[in-house]
Amino acid sequence: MKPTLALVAHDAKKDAIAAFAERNAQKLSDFSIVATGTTGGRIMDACPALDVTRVRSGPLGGDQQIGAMIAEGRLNGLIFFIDPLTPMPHDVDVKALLRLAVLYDLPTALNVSTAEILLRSARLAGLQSTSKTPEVSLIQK
Ligand SMILES: O=C(CO)COP(=O)(O)O
Repeated sequence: MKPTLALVAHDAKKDAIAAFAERNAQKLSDFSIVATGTTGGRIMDACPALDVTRVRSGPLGGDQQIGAMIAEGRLNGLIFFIDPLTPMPHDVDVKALLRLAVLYDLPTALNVSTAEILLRSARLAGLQSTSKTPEVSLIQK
């Protein structure tokens, strides 16, 4: 089974993630990709051969769906091109998604240069274990 990588981008970063996907289409074909609605549409347009599953658009719950996948141990990595200059109606969802990525020690990239590094890491390719279960005391509460 292929490792699963989530791709998400805010509107100001959609061109950047489409270009990232096009540039790395070969490498991305090693992954099952899950993406928020609009981001996924842009990636599918840019790279029709990729295996992309779309969840809801971010502001309509997509960030939370990706967060749930992290909590369930179903993601191997997250690439999320955030827009640091624009207020978002779903800011709390963005924050919750990033919180879970940190909590579960999920390999995560928030900008293009880190995403390029992450995509080439042995850890992301599933050669080493990925996200860690958080402290037992956290789970039992
Ligand atoms: O808003 C997003 C992430 O917070 C992304 O959602 P879309 O890919 O649907 O635009």
